[in-house]
Amino acid sequence: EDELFESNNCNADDESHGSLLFQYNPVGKGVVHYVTDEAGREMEMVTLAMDPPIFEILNFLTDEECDHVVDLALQNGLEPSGVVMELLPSLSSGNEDEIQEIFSQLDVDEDTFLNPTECADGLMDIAEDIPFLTVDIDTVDLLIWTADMEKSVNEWVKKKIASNDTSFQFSNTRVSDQAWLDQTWEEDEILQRLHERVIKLTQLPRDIVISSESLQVVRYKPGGHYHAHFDSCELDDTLVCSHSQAISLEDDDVADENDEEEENEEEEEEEDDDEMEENVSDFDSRTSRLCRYATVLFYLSDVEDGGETAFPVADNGSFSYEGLEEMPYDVYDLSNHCYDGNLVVKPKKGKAIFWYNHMVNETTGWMGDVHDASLHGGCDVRKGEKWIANNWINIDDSLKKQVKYQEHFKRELEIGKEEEAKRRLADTQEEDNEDEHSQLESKFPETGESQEAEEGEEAEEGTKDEL
Ligand SMILES: O=C(O)CCC(=O)C(=O)O
Ligand SMILES: [Fe+2]
Repeated sequence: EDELFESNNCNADDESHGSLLFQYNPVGKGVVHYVTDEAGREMEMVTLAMDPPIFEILNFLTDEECDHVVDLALQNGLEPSGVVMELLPSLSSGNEDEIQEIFSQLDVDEDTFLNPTECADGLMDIAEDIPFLTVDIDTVDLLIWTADMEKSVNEWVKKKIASNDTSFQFSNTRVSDQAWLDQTWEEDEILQRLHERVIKLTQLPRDIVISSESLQVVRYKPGGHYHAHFDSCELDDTLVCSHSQAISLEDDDVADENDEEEENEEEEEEEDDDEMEENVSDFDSRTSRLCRYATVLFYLSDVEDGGETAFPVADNGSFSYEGLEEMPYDVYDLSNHCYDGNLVVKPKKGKAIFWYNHMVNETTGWMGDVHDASLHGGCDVRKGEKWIANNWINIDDSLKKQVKYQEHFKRELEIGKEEEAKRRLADTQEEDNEDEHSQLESKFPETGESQEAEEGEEAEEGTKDEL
């Protein structure tokens, strides 16, 4: 940090004192901070907004790095992003009776399964009550959100989009495809290098950055967009952070075990194990929330026309989430109001923008409330393709849990590395043996590679479950 402030045109008072969590304190729009990257090169970080602090770094990535990340995403395969569902209060309450009632209303033919028509009709009914309605496959938000329903809605959404139905305004909050790239397990020099660069940029502890969720690569085609949203969730004691969920469950486990009568111990332990597995692998918005302190967004391509990132209420001092209704227009709707907001960032290959979704709590010096003005999204791509990557930085607002999670992550990493090393050794020995005993030399490297790819995928899935 000292080094950082020595070489820039801001003074060291920028930084909040007594804070355990670094956050740049911007001094003015257009003000430049100079930050050195992992190779000691100087990067120019321009302040785009004060509230929340938003910064832009041109040439954060080289063209080769951008292309490489896109290639990796294509190799891994992209999937429809799905969309974020703004819930009816009754659904988010998790009240089983109310949810059951809504489900029964939707399930017109009473076969306990929602077909596309039932979904469509049902969603349209619900949509009348809320400004936008969509569903995020990654952060599944509905209790009644079964795999069947998810599939039905996605088919329905796709059809609607394909038919250019203008009455269709609700379920297209997010229209894009995405892939997750694990920067920790993936033996990829460029991904690792980008991680190091993000550490230098954000000045956040290495352990926090590396134990955050995987890099999310997103592709938008013409018409693709992501209406305004928040990347993180409000602090809430009753919901655990999804990234550090494994630790919270471990905690519960320990507490439960201590409470148990000795005679029941074995039985109960078994139950706890089942419960834990179930919870860790299924992100459940009734019990967990996203805790994303900061977002570093990479633009991996130029866009011929459109595709800006909009922050409709950045630096709007008077904006508060509660006052949303009073806004003169629908700030969420970036298809129609991309340019009506306060900050619009044009995509440019290699550029990165970086902002804080949370403030630092002045008393604790740790993660504080969500910046209401961090509302943002991606405007319609009009021509060409838009590629971005989200490098989210996850922090638990309980410092204790975050520290515990990082320890857990490191242990897992060590185990993973050990297993990887063992497997590699075994592979090499196997290859050596084969080479000695076979004439078909050219075949074996191929076999080795495809095996590795498969196992890599498994490992990645395992990690994602935990996150
Ligand atoms: O596409 C953009 O410019 C913004 C994307 C975004 O906000 C997100 O993926 O969370
Ligand atoms: Fe976002």
